[in-house]
Amino acid sequence: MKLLIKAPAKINLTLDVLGKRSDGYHEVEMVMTTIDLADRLELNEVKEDKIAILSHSRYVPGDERNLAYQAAKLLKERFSIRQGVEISINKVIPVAAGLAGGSSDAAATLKGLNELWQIGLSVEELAALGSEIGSDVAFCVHGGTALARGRGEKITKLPPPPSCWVILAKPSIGVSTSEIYGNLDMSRIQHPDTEGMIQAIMQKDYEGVCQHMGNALEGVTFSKYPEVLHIKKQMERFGADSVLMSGSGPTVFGLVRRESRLHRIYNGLRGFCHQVFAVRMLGRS
Ligand SMILES: C[C@@](CO)(OP(=O)(O)O)[C@H](O)COP(=O)(O)OP(=O)(O)OC[C@H]1O[C@@H](n2ccc(N)nc2=O)[C@H](O)[C@@H]1O
Ligand SMILES: Nc1ncnc2c1ncn2[C@@H]1O[C@H](COP(=O)(O)OP(=O)(O)O)[C@@H](O)[C@H]1O
Repeated sequence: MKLLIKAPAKINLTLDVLGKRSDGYHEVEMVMTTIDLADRLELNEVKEDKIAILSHSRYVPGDERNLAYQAAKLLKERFSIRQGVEISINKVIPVAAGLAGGSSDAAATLKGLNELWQIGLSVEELAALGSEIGSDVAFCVHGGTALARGRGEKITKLPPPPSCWVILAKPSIGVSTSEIYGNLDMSRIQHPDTEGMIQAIMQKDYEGVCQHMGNALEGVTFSKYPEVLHIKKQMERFGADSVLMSGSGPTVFGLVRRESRLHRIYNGLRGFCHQVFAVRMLGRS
């Protein structure tokens, strides 16, 4: 049997860091939502007791470092599965970009193999397993829009944000999440208004969503990679309604409602930026 499954990227509408924990992680509060930019995974059952990763992208690890591999291994070990699986990853989401591409591949693998191997886990159980792989995997299992707390694994579902376009621009650099968290100075953080964002989403208030976007990691990434700040300024200048860096970066996204403006911003960014996408928010899981 084989199964095809989509693994969508996420953006952070807010990202707040509340403190450093004794386990080396940071306590965070983030409003995240999935967007229509997705990797495509094909899961093929094989008789041999093995996990194989296939991908045309040179940025995708083909071994146990791959988060999809780790997801399959976790299920195999936890539920004593003897069958194997071949996982083909058609990579569309830029890698190491702040868009949770690897985490989403892991989440899709958990969900797909849960079906293929008829394990019968609930979404909550899959999310709990996912959080053993990485902080963003639990959110990716749920998808849609949510508040993520703890180190990212405590999920409270939210309604979809008001509909709009999302333009994403990724410079040619990749960013290490642990390096960005590692360089964070807690005394200099600019905290976003998470509650204000949640209220704006609840009230379907597009201007409120735009006003309350904020990311406590922007300062660290901007000072290390000034080209990320440059892209943010350009996107603002081209007329996006609100612009923010996603996750630890370097991808910058802008929200836009008017389609005429969307084309202008897209074409303007294409002139100097490595990868540019215009997609819709998915909003719901
Ligand atoms: C910043 C965020 C925002 O959504 O995303 P990305 O930029 O990676 O997309 C996440 O917090 C990233 O989640 P994820 O990429 O899954 O992180 P993990 O693999 O669990 O952790 C990588 C490293 O980041 C640091 N880390 C991660 C999460 C957290 N709450 N505190 C941390 O300090 C730790 O140094 C950890 O070793
Ligand atoms: N399936 C995967 N797709 C992309 N990257 C992966 C995958 N599995 C492991 N990785 C590794 O995870 C790291 C972070 O990648 P990614 O999830 O794309 O970024 P981010 O955490 O910034 O959203 C990369 O260094 C990459 O080598």
